[in-house]
This record gives sequence, structure tokens and C-alpha cells, in this order.
Amino acid sequence: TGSYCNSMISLRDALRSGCASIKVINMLHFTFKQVHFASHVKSVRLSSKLKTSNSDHNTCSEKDIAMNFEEIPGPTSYPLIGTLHKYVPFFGEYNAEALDKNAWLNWRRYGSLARENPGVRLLHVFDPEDIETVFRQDHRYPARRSHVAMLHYRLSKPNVYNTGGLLSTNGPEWWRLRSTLQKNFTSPQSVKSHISSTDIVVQEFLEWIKKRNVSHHEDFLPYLNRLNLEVIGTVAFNERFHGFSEQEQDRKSRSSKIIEAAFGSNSGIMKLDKGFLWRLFKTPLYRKLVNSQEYLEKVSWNILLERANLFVSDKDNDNSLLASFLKQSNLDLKDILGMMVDILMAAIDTTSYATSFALYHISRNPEVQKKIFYEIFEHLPTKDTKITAEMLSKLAYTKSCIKESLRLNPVSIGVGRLTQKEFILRGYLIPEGTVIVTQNMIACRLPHYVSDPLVFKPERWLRGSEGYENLHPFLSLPFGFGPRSCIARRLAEQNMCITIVRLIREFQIDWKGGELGIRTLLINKPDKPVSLSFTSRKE
Ligand code: HEM
Repeated sequence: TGSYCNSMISLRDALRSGCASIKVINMLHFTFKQVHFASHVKSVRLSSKLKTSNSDHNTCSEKDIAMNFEEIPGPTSYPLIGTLHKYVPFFGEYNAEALDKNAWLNWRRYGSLARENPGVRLLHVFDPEDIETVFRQDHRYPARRSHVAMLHYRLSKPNVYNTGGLLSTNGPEWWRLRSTLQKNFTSPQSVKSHISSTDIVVQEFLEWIKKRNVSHHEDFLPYLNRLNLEVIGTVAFNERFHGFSEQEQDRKSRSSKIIEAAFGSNSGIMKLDKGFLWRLFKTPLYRKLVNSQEYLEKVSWNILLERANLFVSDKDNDNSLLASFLKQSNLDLKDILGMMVDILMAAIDTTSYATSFALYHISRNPEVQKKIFYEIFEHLPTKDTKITAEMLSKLAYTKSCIKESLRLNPVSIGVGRLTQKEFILRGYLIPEGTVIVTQNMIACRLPHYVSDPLVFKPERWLRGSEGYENLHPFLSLPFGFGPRSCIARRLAEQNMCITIVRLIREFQIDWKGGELGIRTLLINKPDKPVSLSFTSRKE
């Protein structure tokens, strides 16, 4: 009630001051929203600021009346350590591997904007309207602050890398790479050209899991890792790793080591981003990152040198991404190597986790699985019918299942941005250099924005269906947004779709585990084994 009254006073004062703007009303609206969050009475201060600026209302700007960043609700921050004490094991309330739970806590306690300071100025944004405002500020070169230790490592090896690569580089250097590389990833023509080679690999995978008689006593995730390594090897490098062969099952084989190195790189990124000790000496986590990167580098160099030699004679028969990179005159071998390592890091775990969660939701919802099966059956009357681009374009229900799964279980809890100029959000001045995390995963699970948010309802994405919901366009952003969004979105969606189509056409799939949660290791890994049983369907 206090907040409410103060807000009314603020609006009245703002209107009198002649400085009232839509933004002020926005602030008020925000304050109303936060009334149920204790002690949020910032509008009193806003009111007094407005009174001060009233004396010279001609020069009064939004900035003059904005509240300070430090006034945004958030945990207590101490000198030197900021809010890092919250992450201390056993004592702190936050868990570095459960960012979703930390975010819930922040949302419940502080509302739709929450400030933190774990070594950087950090803002969590939960409301889709605010998320839209954040992305609308994006600079010509949208920036992220992530992969900081990897950037440090790569820049320390100028004989191998020109830059930190797409994932970690910001500014004009990022754009040089991105603008050169992206048309090979995103042009619909190029993406469709990989359907048949992906389908062949997925069919081999099916044969392999039938032969192994995979059961729910095993974790299906490592199998999906093998599949996605094989798919990305074919599509990106025209390279087969033969990950399903007997020899490659060995822990010391090339495919096993690539999968381990990709995970070894990804899983340490976030902890290293938060820490600083690796800048002083090589901590075990930094060493693990370096070893993983070195292995991915070695594999990539070998493939690259072989392709670069063959390229002259074989360029017309190779539609891989690597072949297209080699045709770009403004990329040199070091740029291409960096991209190859980024692809190995970014493709395997992401697609495998996303497919695991999609299979989890589909197998727990027999009605949904039945609908997918009928949709697929219509276009794939026999198990060996070839998958085509035209067929994929007709699988609207299957695609809405993937969207719905990514709503509930996105691969990352949200999207990170580093602000490059100050701007005003809900009446607060957000300084340049603030790290913003859009909390899409939490927003997607709130009844404020989605009806029955925890229910898996693919129909909500199907225009024209009874269950269709007009969700806010900035609510679910599993591939990020804008020019910095996932470069391989189309490819990843296509690969997931082909895998699900083939699996559901072949098997009745049942979930045998309990609730599947997440471990937030930069990307959201299933926290338990992916426990699925496969029963072959009759032809
Ligand atoms: C289901 C699978 C995938 C998901 C959910 C996913 C999601 C994402 C997200 C959220 C981002 C950050 C976007 C932003 O900041 O706005 C990203 C960036 C990126 N992804 Fe993906 N990704 C997937 C698969 C892949 C694959 C298969 C590749 C490579 C072949 C890939 C390569 C990249 C790269 C290189 C970036 C950095 C782009 C840049 O900074 O310009 N991703 N991805």
C-alpha cells in the first residue's frame, strides 16, 4: 500500500513538473507490479528528484529523473566481494550450477528486475517487455561478456588464432567474422542441402541403437552426443568420425575425446567467467579448458589441412560449411580454424541436450506422441521413405513440439548482453558496461505470461488450433535474438527435427525416469540420466 500511495504522489508530481513522460508512467506501472515485493518504495525518491528538477523543467530529461542502478532491488553487495558471498558452497544461498533456482529466488524476492554484483555489474531482467527494451538497445555490434578465459587463451596463441572466435569476440572484429560466415549457415538453400546427408547419419544411428538394444537402464544422452558429433562432422566438415563403430566406443578414440573436450570447454566457461584466479596462475579449471581447446584445435587442424589440400580438386563435390569457408577470400586458415573449434564446442552438447528434453516431454505425453506419429506417418508411409525439405516443411505439429520443449527447457536459461551505452529501463538508469541476463526460462514458466505454464502443450504454438496462444515475441528466445543470435539456428532445428522424425517413426518411446531437471553449466544439462525405452513399431 505504501508503494502504491507513493507512486500516486510520484505521478502527480511528475505531471506537475512538466517532465512526465511515458517512461514515468512506465515506472509507475512497474511500481504497481512490484507492490507485492516488500520494501520497494523507490518512487518516493523519484518524486523528490522530480521536485528538484521542477525548478528548471526545460532542461529536465529522462536521465535526470531516472533512479540509480544501485537502487534496483538485489542482494546486499559488499566492497571487493560484491555479491560473491552468495555463491560460497554451504553458506551462500546461490548455487553456481543451479542458475535457474537462483533466478527464481531473485524473482520472488526482488521482482522483475534484480541487481547482482558477482565481480561484474549484473542485471537480471524477467519481464518480456523489458527483455524487448534490452534487445532494442542493441548496438550495431551486440556484445556478450562470456568465454573470457577462452578469449584470453586464444589471444595468447597468435600463431594459431587471429581472434577469440565468434563466441567470445566483440566489436568490429566479431562482425568481420560473423558477416563473412553467416550466409553459409543461414541461407535456406544451404541448410536444406544438408537434409539427405543428415538423414543418412540418423538412419545409421537408428540401426546402431537397435543393434545395441538400448534400454532405459542406460543414459541416452551419450548416444545423442555421438549422433550430433557425427551429424556436425558431416555437415560442417564433410568428415565422418565413425562414432558408432566398435573402435570408436573406446574412451581414448578420436570421437570420444572430441565429445569430452567439447564438454570440458563448455562446462568450465561460466565458473571461469566469474572467477579471476586463473588470471594469476593456471588453476585446474583453466588447465582443463586449455587441454580441451588444444585437443579440438588438433583435430580441426588435421581436418583443415587435409581439406585445404583436397579442396582444389574436389571443391564441386563438397557442400560442407568448411568448403564454403575455404572459398571466402577474406578468411585465412587461422580464422577458419577458430570457427571449426567453435562449431565443435557449440554444436554437440546444445543439440544433444535440446533433443534429450524434447524426447523427455514427448515420451511423457502419449497423446502428443500419437499426434506426432500420425503426422509423420502421413508423409513417411514406410520407414525407409527419404526425408525431403518439402516433407519437413509440412510437419507443423512436430515443429511445435520442439518449440514447446525449448520453451520449457531452453538450452540456456536466457541471453547475455553487455550494454554499450546507457539507457533507461523501468525508470532506472542502466550504465554502459552492465551485463544483462534476460531470464527467459523463468518468464516462460510464469502464469503471468503463459497459461498453464508447466504443461507441455505444443498446440499453443499452432496458429489456427484451438489451443493457440499469442505469446509475447520476446518470451521464448531459445536461440537468442538479433544479429548476435545463434548462427546455426536453422541447421540445429533441422537436425533436431530429422532425429525426432526418424525416432518416432521407428519406435514407440517411453519415459522411465523421474522428473528431469537441469544443471546450469553455461548450457542446461539434464540433471539425471535420460531414461528412455524404445519399442519398434510394426511396419
Ligand atoms: C538446439 C541447439 C542450439 C541452441 C538452443 C543454441 C542456442 C544459442 C544461443 C542462445 C546463442 C546466443 C545467442 C545470443 O546471444 O543472442 C547461440 C550462439 C551461437 N551458436 Fe548456437 N545453439 C544451438 C546449436 C548450435 C550449433 C549446432 C552451432 C554450430 C554449428 C551453434 C553455433 C553457435 C555460435 C557460433 C554462436 C555464437 C554466435 C555469435 O556470437 O555471433 N549453435 N546459440
